Amino acid sequence: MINAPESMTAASQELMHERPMMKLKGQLQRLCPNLAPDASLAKYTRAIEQCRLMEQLPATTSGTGGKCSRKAVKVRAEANRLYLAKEYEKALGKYNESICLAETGSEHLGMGYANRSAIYFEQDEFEYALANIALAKEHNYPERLMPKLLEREQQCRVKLAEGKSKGTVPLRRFDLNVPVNSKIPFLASGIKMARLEDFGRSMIATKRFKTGDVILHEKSILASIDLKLQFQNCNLCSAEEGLSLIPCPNCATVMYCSQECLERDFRLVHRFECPIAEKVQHLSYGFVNLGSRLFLYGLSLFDDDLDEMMRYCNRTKTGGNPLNLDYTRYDPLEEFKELYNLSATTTPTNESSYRFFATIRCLMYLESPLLKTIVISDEQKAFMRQCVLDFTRAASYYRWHLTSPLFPIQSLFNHSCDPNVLIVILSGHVKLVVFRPIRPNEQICFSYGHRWWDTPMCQEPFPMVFVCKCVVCDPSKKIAWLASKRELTLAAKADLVVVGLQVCGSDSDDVADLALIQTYIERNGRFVQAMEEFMKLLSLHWTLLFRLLRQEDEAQRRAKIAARLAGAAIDVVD
Ligand SMILES: C[S@@+](CC[C@H](N)C(=O)[O-])C[C@H]1O[C@@H](n2cnc3c(N)ncnc32)[C@H](O)[C@@H]1O
Repeated sequence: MINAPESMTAASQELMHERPMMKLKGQLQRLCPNLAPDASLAKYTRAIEQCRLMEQLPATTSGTGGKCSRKAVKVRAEANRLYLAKEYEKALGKYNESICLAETGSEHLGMGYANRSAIYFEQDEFEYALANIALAKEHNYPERLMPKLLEREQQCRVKLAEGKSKGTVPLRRFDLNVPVNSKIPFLASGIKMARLEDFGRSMIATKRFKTGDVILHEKSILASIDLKLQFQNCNLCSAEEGLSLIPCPNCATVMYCSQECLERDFRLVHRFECPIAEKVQHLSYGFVNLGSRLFLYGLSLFDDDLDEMMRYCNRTKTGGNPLNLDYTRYDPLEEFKELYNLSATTTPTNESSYRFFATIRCLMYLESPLLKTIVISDEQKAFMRQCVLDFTRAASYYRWHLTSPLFPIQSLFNHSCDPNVLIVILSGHVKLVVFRPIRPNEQICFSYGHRWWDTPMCQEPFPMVFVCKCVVCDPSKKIAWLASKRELTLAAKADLVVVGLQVCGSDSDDVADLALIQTYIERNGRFVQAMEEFMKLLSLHWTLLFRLLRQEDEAQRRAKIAARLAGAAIDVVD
């Protein structure tokens, strides 16, 4: 899948079935066969307690949060083996795990960073190598090994001086390049929200957009990092930062792309999770984590005043319209209220899972010493369960992506198999780039998985959690969709051949090719019949856009590190 490497493929969904969470659910079904799928949350709670499922969760290793330098050394040895076998990606994952396990203040933290710098050196990522060397020095890297580290540092500087950096300048920048919404400066103006029967909240263009317009650049506010990704993605913003993750200083289960994300997550959510980190980790399950994390996030924004939160939440939901927010005066509580106001719909077949997930995660969180002092009465517990259930349903809306990053504005865009924008999520940010011309009153959609021009054409259904009502999938719309298409003119067909030859030529470069393709699609993009050359061009457009957006992100990240290193010569990457 080109557009979203982390998106939920059928294979990754299958993997989820092996999670402890699903095993516990299976156990409950066997032990309580009469528990109705839509039984109340109070009944689910009693059933889970009677079956003593909570006793199967790992014990909390009080005080250490699972940190253990002995284990860190063992995992680092595994990583070293992988490093010697040149299996760098796997080695990185293991070094990260070892960094997370190392006791704060021990030399093993520094050694983990130093070893990580060796990987970057091998991969010609000299800026990252230097950043990790700085981290190693900052975190008790032993003096006895220092000469080796200093030698690597020197080699990195030489390589950079010789111009061997992989690049700190994007080949092409994808900044917002259209007039922006006066209250939401990271969204293009000329986009409104409407509620459509088939899709719920939808984003509609009120003016023309042209191919290549960048219409959204938003930062995520929260994510749901599954067990398998804890040493690859930032626990707060979801950034895939295997290159520079730093660990929570108190537990061995989560990592962050920056000190800022670490502190923000601790203030808003992780302070509740950290003391019971092993249990939280055990019950980690894809998008589901987001449901309960959103409850904790909201509670923090209400300054831990649960009664105040209940007063706000115990009213009829408005449906939620984040486009009413004024981001020029950003207020996370107001943003949270709009998120809360969404009444997410889910298929009845999923209801028993959502109820189970919400209940068991509430029981787990109520073992958190801090939460125990806030959620006390039965009424408060019932509110928490309902709130977590509502948010778990809402979280299913973001489930098309493996880390379910939450972008309040981006989450209003629906899926289409004939998308008119491309979505790219990198470094905890999302960008939407217009893929083909958009006319006023047209819905703006990206693809959650596949596109009509993928080969074989839409054969393998994407594991959607909803019945797709897009123009390609809904039979009642498909006829009109096909009828609206015309054949390419003879001139357009001739141009297509010329474009094809140019972009496949040996002297082609990505930026020039993209410009050529975008000009062609801007002119002919509304002709979408299944003509092989045309479909290939659409695929190529998708691939090129994605590749250039990734290159932009990587270059900017390197540039940021280089700037930091030049300024302070220490500190972490953000
Ligand atoms: C990220 S949300 C998009 C905004 C959503 N419509 C809302 O009201 O908040 C994803 C959810 O929107 C709905 N949706 C998105 N694309 C759809 C499509 N092609 N057909 C039917 N429902 C769709 C599904 O309920 C899906 O779980």
